[in-house]
Amino acid sequence: MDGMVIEEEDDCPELVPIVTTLGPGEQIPVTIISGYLGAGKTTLLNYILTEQHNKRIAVILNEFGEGSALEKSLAVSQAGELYEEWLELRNGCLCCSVKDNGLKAIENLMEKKGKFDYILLETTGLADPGAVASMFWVDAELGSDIYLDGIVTVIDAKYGLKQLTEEKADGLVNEAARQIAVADLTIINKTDLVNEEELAQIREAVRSVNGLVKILESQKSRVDLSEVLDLHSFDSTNGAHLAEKLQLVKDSRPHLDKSILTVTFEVAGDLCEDALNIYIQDLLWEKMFKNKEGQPMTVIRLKGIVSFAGKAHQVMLQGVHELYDLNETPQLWEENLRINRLVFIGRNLDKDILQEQFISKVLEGANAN
Ligand SMILES: Nc1nc2c(ncn2[C@@H]2O[C@H](COP(=O)(O)OP(=O)(O)OP(=O)(O)O)[C@@H](O)[C@H]2O)c(=O)[nH]1
Ligand SMILES: [Zn+2]
Repeated sequence: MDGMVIEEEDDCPELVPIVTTLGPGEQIPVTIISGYLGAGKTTLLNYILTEQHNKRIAVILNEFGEGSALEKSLAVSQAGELYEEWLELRNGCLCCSVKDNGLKAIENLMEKKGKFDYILLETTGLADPGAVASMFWVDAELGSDIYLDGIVTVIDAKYGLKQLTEEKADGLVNEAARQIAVADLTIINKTDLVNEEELAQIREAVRSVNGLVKILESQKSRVDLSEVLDLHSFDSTNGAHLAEKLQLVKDSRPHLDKSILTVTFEVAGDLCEDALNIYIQDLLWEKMFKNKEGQPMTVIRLKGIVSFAGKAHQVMLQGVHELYDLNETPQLWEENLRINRLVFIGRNLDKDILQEQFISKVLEGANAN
């Protein structure tokens, strides 16, 4: 790779056999790999790249936050070689800059080097993966070549609990908790460094933050790749799967003080679509919902299956930060069994208030009297 300046981590991703090729019009999944400093993200990337998987994988090593240069390169490893595209960063903030030209860079690269089957994006340890996720999500709607498959968060079994409970001086949610809150999958890594009791503690802490997330455990980030790739976490064709999953979610016990929690409820009946939009916007955008202490509720992740009057199909609700989406799924409601299920992950959430508002404002016929 003479002549190429590439920012690389100590261990470069390795060769991946080229086996499959994409047909035209097929979208390429992006998995975001997040996790606190040193948790094992790069180890996971390298593991994925060297495992046998018949995929042509591009890796974006994202060190955008660092340095002051206005231009940064996007390092992409593909088939054992590293390529780079130059990005013009206006303010050094990944989510703002990449939104405009990161996807463009990926698309340019694919034009030049041929399509990839899969993209892995490693965020820096302090990044908010939700912000990165939202940029792929928005662009998917604009007919991008790329779609967000899932957010995977690697957790350090030994230091994860400490990182999770660290309070930030400004009262903001700490990054480690945020990374778990938005995740579709978490991997508790470095289990060799803890005993069974410590492992149970971190498992419980993760579960208390995110009641929906799948939890794997690993050493050296070695996990079954079929549990990590192709999750289709945001895919409405996966509605049946989500509906099943939501039924199993429980409210989390307030485990970590002032931390992020999961709350869930179900309400039978049909909803008014406009009223649901207002409810969600009041919650996510206007921050109008307050808990009993008067603190505004902050939702980091939102999922649900809802029933709209007159629609035979189930509708999937997805939210990450301030973005949300309602999409019809192929799944049909059973007669008289229309049950709306919602899961909220965030801070200062009060289940009773959320549910009361939902019943009084969103349920069909609620406003009639
Ligand atoms: N004991 C132990 N060490 C591990 C394990 N997995 C990874 N490591 C080590 O932990 C260190 C950090 O791993 P990385 O994969 O670089 O972590 P990272 O999340 O990419 O780190 P940053 O990019 O710096 O935030 C490395 O020295 C790894 O070899 C494990 O399961 N057990
Ligand atoms: Zn790394």
